[in-house]
Amino acid sequence: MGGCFAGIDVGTGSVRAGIFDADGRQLAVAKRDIRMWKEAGDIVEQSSDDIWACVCACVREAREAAGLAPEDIAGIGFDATCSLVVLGPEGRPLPVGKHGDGARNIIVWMDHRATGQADRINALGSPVLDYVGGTISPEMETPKLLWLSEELPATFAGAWQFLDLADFLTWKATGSLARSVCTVTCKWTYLAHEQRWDESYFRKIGLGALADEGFARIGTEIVAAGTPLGAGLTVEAADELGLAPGTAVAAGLIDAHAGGIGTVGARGGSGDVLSRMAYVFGTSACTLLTTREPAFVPGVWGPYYSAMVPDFWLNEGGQSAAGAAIDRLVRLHPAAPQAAELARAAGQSLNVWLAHRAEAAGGAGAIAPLVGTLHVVPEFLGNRAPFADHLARGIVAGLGMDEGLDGLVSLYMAGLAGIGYGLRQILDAQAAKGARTQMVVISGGAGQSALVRQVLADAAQVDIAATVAPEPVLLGSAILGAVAAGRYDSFAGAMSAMSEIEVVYSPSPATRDWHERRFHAFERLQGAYRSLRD
Ligand SMILES: Nc1ncnc2c1ncn2[C@@H]1O[C@H](COP(=O)(O)OP(=O)(O)O)[C@@H](O)[C@H]1O
Ligand SMILES: O=C(CO)[C@H](O)[C@H](O)COP(=O)(O)O
Repeated sequence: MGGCFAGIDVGTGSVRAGIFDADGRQLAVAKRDIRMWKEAGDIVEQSSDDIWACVCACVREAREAAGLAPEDIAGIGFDATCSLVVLGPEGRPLPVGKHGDGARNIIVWMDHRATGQADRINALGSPVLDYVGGTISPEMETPKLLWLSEELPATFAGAWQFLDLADFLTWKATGSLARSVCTVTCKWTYLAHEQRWDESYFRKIGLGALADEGFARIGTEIVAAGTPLGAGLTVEAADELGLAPGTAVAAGLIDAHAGGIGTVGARGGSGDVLSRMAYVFGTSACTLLTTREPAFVPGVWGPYYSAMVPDFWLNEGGQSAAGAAIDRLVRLHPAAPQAAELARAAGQSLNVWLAHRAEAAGGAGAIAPLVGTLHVVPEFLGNRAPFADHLARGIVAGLGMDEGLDGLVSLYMAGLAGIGYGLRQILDAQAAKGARTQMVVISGGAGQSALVRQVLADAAQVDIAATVAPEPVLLGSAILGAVAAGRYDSFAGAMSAMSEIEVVYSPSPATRDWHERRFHAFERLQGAYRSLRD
């Protein structure tokens, strides 16, 4: 077997595959968009067959683009959004809605159909809630399973397996039903520090059936991320992926956590995994903070044992909509169609085009005149952390009559600043419980922009570092593959060999006071909406 590794990242909007050498150099990358069904009632669904087909196409394309033979790939890692895959007998997809469409067998993480179930679970209370920041989120899997059992009882009863998407992918690749400790601990209430499910929780909330079966449908073999699974790639999966049978396949990670593995242990820069926090800014935003001892931070998920860096604890926060919130925000503006046309002509996405236009107008240093009177609280899909408030909503204040492109850039910049203030609130909440961050290491699609990095550093008043790897989330998955293949004997070794800090964006003293005032205005707006609503 050769010396390269494949990382596969299944984000909300697309699948990406990257081929890396043992030093973490990205040799090739391929991307496919994922099908998504959205309906009223916060319904968001995907298809596991569609995602697997995208994975196969991307892996084949990336390996060929790298000019490698199948045998040159020694190990593969998968990461994916924490979406719920439902499989029936023989592993066939089962529909997750009354539509009965078998293609739609995934309840996507951002689907909030189980809000009522989450509220009821929270009202019942349970010691397991202490390990999800005190409040279960409708984005997690037990409220979604409860929804299925109540709204689609035949589907719930007839399902063969319920899997997090990353575990589905490793099952497809190897036939192993082992679950990654990352997925089940962060999203399914598995207590990794005690290596057990809490039966009483499942019985109390109305999912006693899963406990009666000994958790056979949600995971009985729970392994560390990076563990080589089964006998590696099956003949069938190898044929579909264009790789060699027996290639090592690692137990996977949630996509955000792969971003963490791709960044926090990078060589260079200051600090270590305990003083750096990963910030994955894609469709959503995820913060991942590693601690030696468990830190109980209300409203910040966790503490989770061994869910990202083995043998350490993890706190996870972020916002449900981040890149998606900026997308939503800018589409509200009358100049959005014109700007989208100009962006298309320039071969850029609208947000990338807006970032370039803002940079041309002075960038982060000119944020005060660029933003003008606008204030944005970009919580269109609730506040994931530190308020664990799924009823929070977006606020735009200070709107004038401006309908031109400059007004659109103002809105974009105000939205970015709002994302940064949300990050600051999470850092503050964690620090208040003793979990301090010296430096944030960024990844994700939106994290690739120099403007975004500087605005975040200024708004959150923290150093933002970026790694050499253009796609650290993909690299994180490839690191899993390298560990599974035995190229490195620990995550620590693999992270520092394959990832490196390239640049650090420090908060600018010039905009400090402006951001300070803006941050307090942000908090007042958030609070005002909460009190209006309540
Ligand atoms: N310069 C930018 N400014 C703001 N948002 C951006 C920028 N570049 C990309 N994004 C947003 O990031 C998200 C895509 O991030 P990515 O990590 O590729 O997605 P996924 O969640 O599918 O993994 C989209 O919502 C996109 O609009
Ligand atoms: O909940 C999450 C991690 O716990 C992620 O936000 C979710 O999986 C979506 O990720 P992305 O924004 O990268 O598509």
